[in-house]
Amino acid sequence: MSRILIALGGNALGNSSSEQLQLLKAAVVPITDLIEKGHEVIITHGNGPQVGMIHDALTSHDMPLAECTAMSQGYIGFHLQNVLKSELARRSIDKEVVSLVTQVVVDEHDEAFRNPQKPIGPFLTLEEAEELERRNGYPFIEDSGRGYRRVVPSPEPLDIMEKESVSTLLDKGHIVITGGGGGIPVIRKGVECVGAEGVIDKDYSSGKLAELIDCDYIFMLTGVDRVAINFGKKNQENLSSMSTEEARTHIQADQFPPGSMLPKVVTGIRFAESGKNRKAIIGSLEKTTEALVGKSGTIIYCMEA
Ligand SMILES: Nc1ncnc2c1ncn2[C@@H]1O[C@H](COP(=O)(O)OP(=O)(O)O)[C@@H](O)[C@H]1O
Ligand SMILES: NC(=O)OP(=O)(O)O
Repeated sequence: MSRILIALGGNALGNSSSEQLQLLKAAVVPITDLIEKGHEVIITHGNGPQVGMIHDALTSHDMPLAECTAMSQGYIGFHLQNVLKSELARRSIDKEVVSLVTQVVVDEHDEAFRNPQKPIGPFLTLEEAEELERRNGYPFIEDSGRGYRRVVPSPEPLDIMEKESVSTLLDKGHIVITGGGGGIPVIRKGVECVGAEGVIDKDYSSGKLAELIDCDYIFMLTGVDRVAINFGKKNQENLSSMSTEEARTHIQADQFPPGSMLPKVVTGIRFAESGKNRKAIIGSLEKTTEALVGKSGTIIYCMEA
């Protein structure tokens, strides 16, 4: 039995509430397969499109981004918790599923606060993005060839405040949904923690959590079966595995765009090097069970670990 953290990418969530519910019904099937095999499962998820939607909808209420991430954790956590519990019941597996509002400590002096780079919200045309910038002052970037998106600060996750609660729930045999949307960024001010104006990358915080709660595997599930070099080109090569050294070489050769594959590969390197026998797998949701036995996905491992 392994302790596995599953980070769900945007393709598992869709673009509307009804689409999200439908997609998650399918997403929980391979996750339940892992639970049925006896693995301990922790689920994290993204929130880029959803946190942008919530923030836009609440513009006139001046709602801070930290509160918007908290709302996205509740909204996505509810759907995930609901459909996973039903899938477990269908298979007569008696387990509790719980979503945890999760705060992640960041540094108030993190450079990211002066340099917003995390894309959130929908993909826009250049004209739409320029209009949004004029109206609300939001900066935007071109996101990995997929369109223009608003960008917000994305500080590095330093600690997960609720890590002990996650471990306790796992030890009790419960399935935990946590660190949604990268977690709510908070800054320590003496004994208090206050919400920070940013959105943490869910792959980075998932990796941090996986380290802290001593996972064996982190699965980063996304829209492709494997990480590739020369992605989208005629000479594309899909990788079934890479050592952390090889992954660093590919990063130096600019093989992974910062807005999409780079955070996953960096997380894979950090996690694989953080302890003995820790492995990261990047692959598609549908092939999760094959990935666990090396038949799909890209496994990132550390030679020395
Ligand atoms: N070198 C690469 N190998 C595989 N996929 C890549 C690569 N570079 C970019 N991609 C794209 O990055 C996507 C994953 O990033 P993204 O969609 O932002 O993640 P998430 O699923 O977490 O939302 C893949 O589905 C693929 O389209
Ligand atoms: N918070 C976060 O990283 O969300 P996405 O994965 O949807 O970008």
